[in-house]
Amino acid sequence: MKIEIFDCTLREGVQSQGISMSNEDRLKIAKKLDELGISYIEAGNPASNPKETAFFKELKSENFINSKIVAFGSTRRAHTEVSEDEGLKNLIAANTDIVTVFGKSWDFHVTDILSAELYENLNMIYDTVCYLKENGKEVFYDAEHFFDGCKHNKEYALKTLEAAYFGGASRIILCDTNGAAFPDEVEKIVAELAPKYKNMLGIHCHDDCGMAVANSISAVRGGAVMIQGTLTGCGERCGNANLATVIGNLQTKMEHNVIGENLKNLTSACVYVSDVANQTLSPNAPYVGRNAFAHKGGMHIDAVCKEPSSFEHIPPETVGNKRRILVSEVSGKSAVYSKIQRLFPEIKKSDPSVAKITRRFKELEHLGYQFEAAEGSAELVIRKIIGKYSTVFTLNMFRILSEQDSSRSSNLTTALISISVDGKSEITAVEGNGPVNALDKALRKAAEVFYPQIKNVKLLDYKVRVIDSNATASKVRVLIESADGKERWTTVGVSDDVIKASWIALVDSIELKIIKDSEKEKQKIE
Ligand SMILES: CC(=O)SCCNC(=O)CCNC(=O)[C@H](O)C(C)(C)COP(=O)(O)OP(=O)(O)OC[C@H]1O[C@@H](n2cnc3c(N)ncnc32)[C@H](O)[C@@H]1OP(=O)(O)O
Ligand SMILES: CC(=O)C(=O)O
Repeated sequence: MKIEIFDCTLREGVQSQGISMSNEDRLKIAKKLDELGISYIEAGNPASNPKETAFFKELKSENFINSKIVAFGSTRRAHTEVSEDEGLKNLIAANTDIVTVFGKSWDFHVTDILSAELYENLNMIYDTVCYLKENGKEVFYDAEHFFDGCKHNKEYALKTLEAAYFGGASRIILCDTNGAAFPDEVEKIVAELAPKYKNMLGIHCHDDCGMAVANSISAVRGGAVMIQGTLTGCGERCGNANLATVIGNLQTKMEHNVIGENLKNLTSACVYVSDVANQTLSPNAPYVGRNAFAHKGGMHIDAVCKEPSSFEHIPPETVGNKRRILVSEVSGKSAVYSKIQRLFPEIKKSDPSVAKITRRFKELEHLGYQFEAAEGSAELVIRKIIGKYSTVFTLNMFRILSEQDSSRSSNLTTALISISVDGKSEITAVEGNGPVNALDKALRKAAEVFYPQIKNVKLLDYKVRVIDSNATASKVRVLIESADGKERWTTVGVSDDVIKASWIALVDSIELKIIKDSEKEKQKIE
């Protein structure tokens, strides 16, 4: 049977700290999950709040191609009639064909959290599943705290599953709610239950011990047919099983074809879902992170250039990711050469400039530069050594004037700058929002007089990092990301003065743009 992937981003994902989504964003994520080929989307808990109730109304007019929409809720409250239970009324009104209900498997939770008798909890599970079935729903049953329940009172935990089974649940999902189970334990219990609940078992794991993905995979080995989790791993506390990793593992290592050809869209789907959820996708995320196929050690790069499989478990394109070669102090000639070759294919590895550039990168990294994320500045270092660089302007002087009134209600900064090109000088004074902004604006305004194309360049991001902690005498590293509507590039500056470090990064940004534009112009003429 095909392994079913069940995504809980819109239900348990929003239980993560820092995630709250509008219904517009929820819909965007649901559509992306559908596009990716996810089997089930748990769209929310309609009993939780008016926003989630409204979302199910909005979903009625939406079409999904690959995914089925599921509403989530709990078993009826203790000592309440199913027909009177507010949660169940909301679940039915959500108007989905499938609902998931969770119930208690751990005896201590029944007595101490629900304050109910053990037999009453069994009735709550059975009554709820029967009632939802009578109301035309397919019911998935989430056995909350199942693995902890088994450790304390296995006989009772198994009875709770039977209550759901005899009530008519079509899937029984074993939940490691506290994230404390280990893979061997999960595989053993799932394998024990699989013959009885044939093609019915699912797994829902939390990552409190860093085992959520391993436990999910072990459950499949034991006979589970559904894996629940969230595409990017978000969820309560340490998160849920990361489905991107689960999917990557199932499809590239275990021959379970879960999303087929869509595997090549896995990385872009994760970036999209993280962006919409206003989260940063972990750079170290397996398969889909920015670093998943980034090579930094000189010897690794040498080997990857000779044969990618030497340090890559799969070709990055399989999951829509990219290989990155990072230039740094731990680079050797191969790393530097691979960077040079992409920019200037005419340079041979034996060219003396390759060793010279390698040495220069190491010297600069020793001074606090980092070129991994500053590929624009790295290109300029290469250009300067191979003779593909010429000064585009000369700085005569700059001055920053900062004024603050006694009430501190206004903070006015002005940058005054003078540059010359081919003997002609330009002086400008510009006000800005702080010294770096003023300097950036003043430099662009002055440079624009000679190079009008600078008008299109925008500063997208500015980051400062203190690189040694010698209090006020620390050095700082400034990273600037620029764009011109077509391309983006990042440059770096280092100094013990933040303005100077920013200046170095700003100048690199503008010089690179002008040098590359003028080369393109020359090529057009030729
Ligand atoms: C393991 C999981 O992730 S389960 C899902 C957890 N998700 C969430 O809690 C997010 C959505 N939750 C909510 O919006 C709210 O908690 C609501 C609307 C569902 C309930 O709110 P309230 O009625 O105010 O109850 P509150 O959240 O304070 O307490 C939970 C109640 O549910 C009961 N309960 C907990 N689990 C179950 C269950 N499986 N079956 C029946 N009742 C349950 C508790 O005993 C408690 O009832 P009590 O106050 O009578 O003791
Ligand atoms: C149901 C659920 O989310 C859990 O047990 O973790």
